[in-house]
Amino acid sequence: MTTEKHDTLILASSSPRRRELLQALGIPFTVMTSDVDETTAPGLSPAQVVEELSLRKAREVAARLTEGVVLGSDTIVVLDGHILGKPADEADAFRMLSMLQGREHTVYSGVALIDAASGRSEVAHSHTDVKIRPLSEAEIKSYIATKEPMDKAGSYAIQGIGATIVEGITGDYFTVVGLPLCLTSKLLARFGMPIL
Ligand SMILES: Cc1cn([C@H]2C[C@H](O)[C@@H](COP(=O)(O)OP(=O)(O)OP(=O)(O)O)O2)c(=O)[nH]c1=O
Repeated sequence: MTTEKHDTLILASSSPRRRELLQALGIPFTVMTSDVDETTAPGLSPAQVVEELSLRKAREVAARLTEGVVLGSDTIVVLDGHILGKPADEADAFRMLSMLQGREHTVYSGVALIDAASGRSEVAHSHTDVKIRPLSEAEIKSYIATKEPMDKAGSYAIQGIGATIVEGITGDYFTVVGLPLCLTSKLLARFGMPIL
């Protein structure tokens, strides 16, 4: 009888979206929440920001483990070079949606994997352009009243009611929702966990 050793995958995230997306790949994993400071040094590019924060989240969880592969991820919305994270409150959500309406912006998502035993890490990112249709003040307020925007980067959720304000995207849909699945599968394969 041969014994196979299976690596354990750990998702370092409190995001229910990331959990659902990773479940779609059909591989077993456990969830451990990371609690990191999400401020970054000024002057970093959006790609550098999501890669650094993805690594930070994965590292924080990996430091508590002796084995397993830890996955961290981060998503930001970028408009005119300005980074929009999750809204602080409803006024902040209103400010963000007023900026985004009628325009195209770019969503960046990073993915980092760390092997807790060896410390080996890899990080990458992807980005997708999203066009939001013009919105009246009343429509923005009505959307905020649904509460959906409150824990989402840029204050909208393309996978929810926010689908009704997205005119179109160029790039990977899953990058917008919060976990680029194609990119994630490529990284997992490099850590001995191929999906296909
Ligand atoms: C733009 C957009 C973002 N989002 C979400 C994905 C992320 O959960 C969130 C961005 O915040 P993040 O800081 O990337 O993630 P999080 O705080 O929710 O979870 P954790 O750090 O524990 O992994 O915005 C959507 O769900 N739909 C969208 O259309």
